[in-house]
Amino acid sequence: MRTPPRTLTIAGSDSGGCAGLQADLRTFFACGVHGTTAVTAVTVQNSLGVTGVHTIPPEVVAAQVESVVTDIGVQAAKTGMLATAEIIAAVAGACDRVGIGRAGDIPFVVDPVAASMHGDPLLHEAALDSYRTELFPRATLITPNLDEVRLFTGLDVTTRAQQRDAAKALFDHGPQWVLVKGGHLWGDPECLDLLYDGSEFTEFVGPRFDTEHTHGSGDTLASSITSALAKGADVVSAVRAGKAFIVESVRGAYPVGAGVGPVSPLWRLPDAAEFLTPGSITG
Ligand SMILES: Nc1ncnc2c1ncn2[C@@H]1O[C@H](COP(=O)(O)OP(=O)(O)O)[C@@H](O)[C@H]1O
Ligand SMILES: Cc1ncc(COP(=O)(O)OP(=O)(O)O)c(N)n1
Repeated sequence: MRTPPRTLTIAGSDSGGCAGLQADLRTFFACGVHGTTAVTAVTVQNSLGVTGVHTIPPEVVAAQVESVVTDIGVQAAKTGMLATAEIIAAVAGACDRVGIGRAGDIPFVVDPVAASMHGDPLLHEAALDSYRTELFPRATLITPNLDEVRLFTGLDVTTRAQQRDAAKALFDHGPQWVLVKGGHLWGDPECLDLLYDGSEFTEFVGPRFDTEHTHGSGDTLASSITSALAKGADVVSAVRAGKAFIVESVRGAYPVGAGVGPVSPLWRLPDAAEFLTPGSITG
C-alpha cells in the first residue's frame, strides 16, 4: 500500500465549515494528499460573521506541529489564522525544529490571515510585526490579499501596476516568493494573482465570477498550492495548479445560512457535478 503525500495546516477552526482548517482539509482531500492540522484557535463563526475567538495555548500549537511532523511527516505546510504574536513565535520555533520553511527543506506557505471576509479581526494588531520578522523570512511563499497588503506595507492597491509595487515591498521582508492575490481589486473585470520572486513577475489571470459566496477562497487557494508543493511541484507550477483549482472552486460556490457561502473545493469529486447542478440545492 502506498502512503500519499502529507500536508500540514497550522490554522484556526471555522465552526461554519466554510474557511479555516475545514476548508484546508477539504482541499487537501480533493487534491489527493493526506491533510494534518495544528489548531491555533477556535472561532465561533457562521455565514454572517465571527462572534468569538478562543486561542489555543502557544505551546500546544507547537506540540501539534512537532507531533505530526516527527511521526507522520509532511512534504509541505501552510499557515492560516495564527491570531497572536505568541502563537506566531511558537510556530516559528516549531518550524525550525522540524525543518519546515527555509531553515529546512519542507516548503512553507504563509497565508497571513488578518480578518474574516466580514471584517471581523482574526489577528492581534501587535502580531503584524511578528509576521514581518518571524514568519515572512521563513516562508517559501506568502499569499496576502489586498487588505493584508495594506496592513503589512501601508500600500493601498487599486490597480494592477500597484499590485507590482506591493509585491516588491513585501519581498523586502524576506520570503522567497510573494503572491499578491487580486480578488479584492474590485474594479478589475478579471482576477489577477501576481507572483514575484525578487526579479520576475508571473501573472495568473482568471475569470471574476459574479458571486458573493467566496468564503474560504484564500484558504482554498493556499491549500491547493501547498498540496501541489507536497507532490513535488516547483512554486510556479504549484501556483498555476492552485489558480486552476480556485477558479473551479469559486465557479462551484454555493449558499449556506443567511449570509455568505463557501467556495467548493469538492468540484473535482465524481458526484460534484450532480451536487452543484443549479436547483439541486434546497434549504
Ligand atoms: N469572484 C471571484 N471569481 C473568481 N476568483 C476569485 C473571486 N474572488 C476571489 N477569487 C480568487 O480567489 C483567491 C483568493 O482571493 P482573495 O479574495 O484576493 O483573497 P482572500 O480570500 O484571502 O480574501 C484568488 O485566487 C482570487 O483570484
Ligand atoms: C478560522 C478562519 N480562518 C481563516 C478565515 C479567513 O479565510 P480566507 O479564506 O483567508 O478568507 P475569505 O476568503 O473567507 O475572505 C476565517 N474566516 N476563519
